[in-house]
Amino acid sequence: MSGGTCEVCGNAANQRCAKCHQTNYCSKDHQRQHWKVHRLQCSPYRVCQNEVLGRYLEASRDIQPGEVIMKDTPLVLGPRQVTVAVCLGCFSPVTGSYTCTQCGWPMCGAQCQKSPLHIPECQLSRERGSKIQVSKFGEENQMYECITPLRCLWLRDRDCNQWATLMQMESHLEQRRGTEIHDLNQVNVVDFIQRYLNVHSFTDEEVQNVCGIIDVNGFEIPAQATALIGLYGKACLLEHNCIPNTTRTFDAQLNIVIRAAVMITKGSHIATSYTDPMWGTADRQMHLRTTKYFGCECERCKDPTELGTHLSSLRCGQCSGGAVLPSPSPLHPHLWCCVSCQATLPLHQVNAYLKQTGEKLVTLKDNPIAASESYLKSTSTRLHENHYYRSDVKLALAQMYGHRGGDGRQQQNLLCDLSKDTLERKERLCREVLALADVLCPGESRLRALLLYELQSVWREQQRRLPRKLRNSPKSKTLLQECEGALKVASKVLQREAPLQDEYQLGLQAETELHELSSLITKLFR
Ligand SMILES: C[S@@+](CC[C@H](N)C(=O)[O-])C[C@H]1O[C@@H](n2cnc3c(N)ncnc32)[C@H](O)[C@@H]1O
Repeated sequence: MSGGTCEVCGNAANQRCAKCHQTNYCSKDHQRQHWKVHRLQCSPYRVCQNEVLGRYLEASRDIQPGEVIMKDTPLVLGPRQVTVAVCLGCFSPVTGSYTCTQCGWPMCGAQCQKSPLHIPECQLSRERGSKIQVSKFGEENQMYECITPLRCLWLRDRDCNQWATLMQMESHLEQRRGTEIHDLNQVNVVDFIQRYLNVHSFTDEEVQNVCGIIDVNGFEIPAQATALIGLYGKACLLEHNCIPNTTRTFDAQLNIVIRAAVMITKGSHIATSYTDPMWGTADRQMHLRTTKYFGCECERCKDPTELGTHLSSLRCGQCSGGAVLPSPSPLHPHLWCCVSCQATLPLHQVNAYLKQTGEKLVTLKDNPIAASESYLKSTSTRLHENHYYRSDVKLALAQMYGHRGGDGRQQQNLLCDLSKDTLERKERLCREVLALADVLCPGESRLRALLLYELQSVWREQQRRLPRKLRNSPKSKTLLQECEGALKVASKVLQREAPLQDEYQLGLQAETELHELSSLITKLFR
C-alpha cells in the first residue's frame, strides 16, 4: 500500500508513480489516464532512504545541466539565530523608530507590521501582557533567537500538514543534549519563551527539537543587509556532498530553486553542499560535525590532496617545497608529513600556524589590493600555492583588479588603466582559481560564472589593446569568441540569482555586454 489518495479520483491509493514515487493512484487505469498531465510535472527525483543518510534524493532519470530539479516554497522563514535587531516583516535592520502596535517588536513601519510572516510571534508575544521592549540595535541581539523557533512551533496548532513535514525533519536532538548550543538554547530560547514572553504551551523538548531542526535543515538565504533562514519541506532532503552536483538560488518570493550543476545520471544521488566547497577539509568536517552531526566520508574528504587540488596542503620548509599533507588520513590526522622529504610537523604546530595565518585574512580589508598581494607573498613559503586561504585572497584580488573601488587608495583602477603586467596578473589569478572551481564546484556554479566574467573582461581588454591593423586578425577573433563563450555562461548562471543580489545585476550586465560583443564579432568578421 503506498498510502495517500488517488490523484485522479481522491480514493485511497495503493500504487504510485514508479519514477518520482510521489504521486499516488488507486489503479493502473487512473495512472494511465493521468500520465498526459503528470509527465509534465513528474519530478526528476525520488525520495530514498538508507541507514547512513536517512532520507535522500536519487535521480529518477538523467538530469541535464541547468535543469530545474525542484522549486520549493518555504515552510518557515525567519531571522538567523545570531542577528542584529531586524524588521520581522522584511528582515531589514531596524533602529526602534517604529514598533508593532500590537506586540511591540520593532518593525520598519505599518506595512511590514501587516506581513503574514509576523503573525506567530506577534500573537504569542501578547501573552506577556505588556509590549516587548527592544533596546539593543546595530549589534547582536539575543532576543531574536526565539523568533524562528516560534514560527516553527506556531504550525503545531495551525497547520497539521506543515507541522508533520517539519516533524519529519532530522533534529539530532539526542546528540545535541549536553552540548554548548543546547545549553545556550535552553537559556536564550526556552527560558525566554517561557519567562519573558510568558508562553507556556510548548514543552522544553518541543522548543529544543525545533532549534535542532532549524540548525540541521535551515538554508541560509543571503539578503541585502542580513541573512535569513528558510526551512523547505522538499529541499531539506538533499544530502551533503563536498562536490555538489546541484546549485541553489532563491527567487524574489524566497522559493528555493535547485538546479543540476552538471549532468546527473539516472540513479545518482542528488546533493548540495552544506559548507563552502572552497573551504579545506578540516574546516568542512568541523562545520558538518558541529552543526549537522555527521562526518563526511566522500572521496574528497578521504583524499589528503583533495582530488589533486591541494586546497589544504602546506609547503615544506625542509626541502624544496614539497607538499605537506595530513597523515595517516585527513579525517584522523596524527601529524603532517612532506611527500618529498618525509619531514613531519606536529598537529598542534600546524593548527597554530593556520589559526594565526587565518586571523590575518580579516585585516586585509583596510588596503585590500596591496595587503592581499603582500599576504600572498608572505604565505608563499609555508602554504601550498592552492591553499584555501590563498585561493580566497586570489579570488578577491581577481575581482578587485579593474574595478573602481577595488582599492580605496587607488584612484585609477579601471581595466583600461591597468598595466599590461597587472592585466596579466588578473588573468593568472582568475585561471588559478577557476582550475580549482572546475574540480570543486563544477558545471554551472556561481563561482565559475563569476570567474568567467572576470576572465573575459581581461580578454576583452587585451583585444582592445591590439594594434588597429590586428583588430580583425585571427588572434582578435579568438579572443572575442572566448569572451562570448564566457559571457554566455556568466549571463545565464548569474541571472538565476535573486534580483536584489549583486550577482544578478552582474548577470544583466553580462547579457548587455554579450549583445554588444556579438554585434562586434559580426561587424568585424562577417
Ligand atoms: C538536511 S538533513 C537531510 C535529510 C535527512 N537525511 C532526513 O532524513 O531528513 C541533514 C542530515 O542528513 C544526514 N546527512 C546528509 N548528508 C550526509 C552525508 N553526506 N553523510 C552522512 N549523513 C548525511 C545527516 O544526518 C544530516 O544531519
